[in-house]
Amino acid sequence: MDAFFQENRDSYINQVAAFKPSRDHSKDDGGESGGDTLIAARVRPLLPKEIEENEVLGIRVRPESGFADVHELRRKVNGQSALSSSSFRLDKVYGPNQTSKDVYNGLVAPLVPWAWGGGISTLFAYGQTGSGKTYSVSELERLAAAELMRGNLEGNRDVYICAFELVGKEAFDLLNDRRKIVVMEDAFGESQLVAAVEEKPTTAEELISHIERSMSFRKSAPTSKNDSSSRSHAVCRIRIVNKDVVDAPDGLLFLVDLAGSEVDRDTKEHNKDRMKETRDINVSLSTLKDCIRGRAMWNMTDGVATNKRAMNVHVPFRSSVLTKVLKHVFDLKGDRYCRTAVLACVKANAADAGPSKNTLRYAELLRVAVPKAKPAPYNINIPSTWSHQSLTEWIEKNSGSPAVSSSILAPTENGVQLCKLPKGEFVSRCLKTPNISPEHARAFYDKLWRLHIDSRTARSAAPSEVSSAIASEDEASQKPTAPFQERLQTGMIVRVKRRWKADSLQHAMILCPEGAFENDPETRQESMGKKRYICAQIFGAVMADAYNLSMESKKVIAVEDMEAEVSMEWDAPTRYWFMTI
Ligand SMILES: Nc1ncnc2c1ncn2[C@@H]1O[C@H](COP(=O)(O)OP(=O)(O)OP(=O)(O)O)[C@@H](O)[C@H]1O
Repeated sequence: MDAFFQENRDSYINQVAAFKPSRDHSKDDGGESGGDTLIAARVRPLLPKEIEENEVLGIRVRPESGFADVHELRRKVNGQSALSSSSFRLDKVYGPNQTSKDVYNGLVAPLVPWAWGGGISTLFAYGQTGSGKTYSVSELERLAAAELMRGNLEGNRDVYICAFELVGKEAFDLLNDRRKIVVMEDAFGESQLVAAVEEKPTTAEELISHIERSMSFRKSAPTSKNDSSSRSHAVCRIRIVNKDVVDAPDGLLFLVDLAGSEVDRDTKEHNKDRMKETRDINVSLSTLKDCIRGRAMWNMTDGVATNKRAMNVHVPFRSSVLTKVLKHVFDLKGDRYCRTAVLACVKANAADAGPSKNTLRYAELLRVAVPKAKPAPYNINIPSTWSHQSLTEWIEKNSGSPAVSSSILAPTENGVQLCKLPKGEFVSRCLKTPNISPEHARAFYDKLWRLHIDSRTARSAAPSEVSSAIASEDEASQKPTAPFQERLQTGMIVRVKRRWKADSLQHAMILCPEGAFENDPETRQESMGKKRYICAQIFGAVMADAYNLSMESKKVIAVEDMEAEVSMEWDAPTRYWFMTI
């Protein structure tokens, strides 16, 4: 704790206690996010060592409204102290007094039956090093394992587990002495973990013991924040095979403990390798952000590019090994719906308020609020427009003879919800109607899906220029482009051959051709023909992986000194630039 904080400690505590969120802010909740993607934060308690060091609480949560308030102590120009508070709205927030069981019940419990039914469920935990990711994930993994094996979930299933960690571009098997494994895409476009060991536990104890064994193999190196910090992303994949419906796709439950994100001041003592490692981690977290947001928007628009939100969907899952491994979760071409939960872990202490703000800001960016649009009008050919009532009628008329019982297949669901149901779960529900054979149930599933896909394709095809703007990575990378030197224009960011200063980045934004401000038209024409541009410097911002534009630092750069276009995008909420990977 610095001297300034020490001097103003009591005043800080009193101001935090007296903090009242502004009326406007408490109203501005950004709407609810989609039910398929839930974003939560967990504030861990102060540890005994932190209490001993007189640390104070700097984050408070308001669980009823989903807000976390972060309070920083600022020094005003006149030397006096002032409280600077920032509020972040998430789907759920858990305070220091809440247990892992609370987090499990609110965030993870719905993921388990979804994967059991044949769906894809993923939990990500991320945050600053030492913020409680590993602590939370390991407890949530145990609770999920117990639920999976308890025998309460319906149907016959085999459960398999594999666990691996990703360090930079390499993957290591955590159930096989950290032997190297290779992540490859097979001929069907599925991500395969070549040479990974998969265990087949039959009891909760066995499953938990595999999870614990895998954790003991995590690569760790000391950081200034946490002595046993994890420097890798750890992925535990539980695969659930449906023995009742043989051709049903396997359910998948991914539990991902992401490597700690570190801010600049934590990386001062790193050597070159550690700096690279940190950079790789930050890049993969940035890619993950784009993928989670893209997928959530896609789910919300049901994969149809009929509005502006869908136009901006970009899921660059091939840009990092982590998202490549999780291809099932992110690939827009896949036809399986996913449920995703993200747990942003933060420390409660005032000294770490800055990094905690970054973590919560990242979490807020992942939330995709449901648009307050009017529901689409009913159309008999578009299942996603069907209410529960119209769905019930459609099932009764279209499920063949004997008819599938609509109250068993879709007791509460509407059209959108039934289309999202994993195949295994759909078929299992159909089989509960007497005299329905597996072939009958499968044919009925295919009938609904054909209608759903046809309606999606028809709607996407209508506004063709809009749907083509949806960028699955494959399509984006196939676009023919002229050399960047022929496409130079204001606002383009380029990598230049020479650094601005010895320690700065090599990126600059093109502002205008040199001579654009000449009054004399002839002189202007002449100098603009020289292919030299006034450019502004781009420099690294405080937030990991974010960049700023410096209009104070400009210079003229010739085209031949520019190496390549750099794709960056402006992020309005944080007011920073981020690399588009
Ligand atoms: N909710 C909690 N209650 C009590 N102690 C906690 C809680 N969360 C974390 N801790 C403790 O805080 C310390 C750091 O937690 P943990 O190792 O899980 O951090 P981490 O975010 O995984 O760090 P890294 O990224 O560096 O691995 C550990 O001693 C852990 O036991």
